[in-house]
Amino acid sequence: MFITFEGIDGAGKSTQIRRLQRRLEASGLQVVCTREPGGTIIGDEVRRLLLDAGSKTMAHETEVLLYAASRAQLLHEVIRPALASGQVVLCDRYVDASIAYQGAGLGVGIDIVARINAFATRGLRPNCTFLFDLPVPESRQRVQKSRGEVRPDRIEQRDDAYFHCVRDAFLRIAENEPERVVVLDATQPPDVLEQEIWRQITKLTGIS
Ligand SMILES: Nc1ncnc2c1ncn2[C@@H]1O[C@H](COP(=O)(O)OP(=O)(O)OP(=O)(O)O)[C@@H](O)[C@H]1O
Ligand SMILES: Cc1cn([C@H]2C[C@H](O)[C@@H](COP(=O)(O)O)O2)c(=O)[nH]c1=O
Repeated sequence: MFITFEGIDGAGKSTQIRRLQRRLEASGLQVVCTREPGGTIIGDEVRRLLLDAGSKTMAHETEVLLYAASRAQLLHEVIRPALASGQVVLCDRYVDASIAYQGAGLGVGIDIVARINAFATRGLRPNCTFLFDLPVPESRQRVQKSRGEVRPDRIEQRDDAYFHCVRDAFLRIAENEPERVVVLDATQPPDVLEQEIWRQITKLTGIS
């Protein structure tokens, strides 16, 4: 079982991943939680390059390829081995993020980003994706609150129009793949979201 969590920054993905991990483990399942970009030594190096506010001159093509490279390494070292040994994988962001942030947000193009990622992932797709849908102003407030004094990373520095475009792209993915993507209203309280996610997971897996 490979489950991914998507949405614009600060939408509440990590909070719910932690909660779902606890519930799944309490049901006797082995769970691996990971995130993108990162999750491996190589991926963490790539993450630093991608998010460093100083990497201002990064070409859009480079950005697409670096996210895909981190993803390929994560699949190789973490995700595929975990799935092969029967563990549940919970991943904070995956291919949909590249489609939304780079394909749509940067205007690189959905088809080319999808093709690059089909290569990077060898076509591995999640069984289920939770899309945390949050309006951009709420996202900004949450990110600012959780960052405190730390200055925004290279992606967070982009303007509101960019994040509106990313949010819309996520919603279009969900519209096109309703059998995979569950859209959650991320303005709801954490306990409500946890219940909804658990309801979906029990439906999908048959565990109770
Ligand atoms: N349902 C919620 N309602 C209000 N605040 C929330 C909710 N879920 C999480 N938060 C708060 O919003 C902030 C961001 O949450 P979290 O780190 O879980 O989001 P994220 O989607 O993983 O963020 P990022 O994309 O930046 O990694 C945190 O301060 C968290 O406490
Ligand atoms: C996987 C992926 C991520 N991004 C962006 C989304 C966020 O702004 C950062 C990751 O930071 P987080 O705190 O771990 O959420 O990277 C992206 O633009 N494209 C991607 O494929």
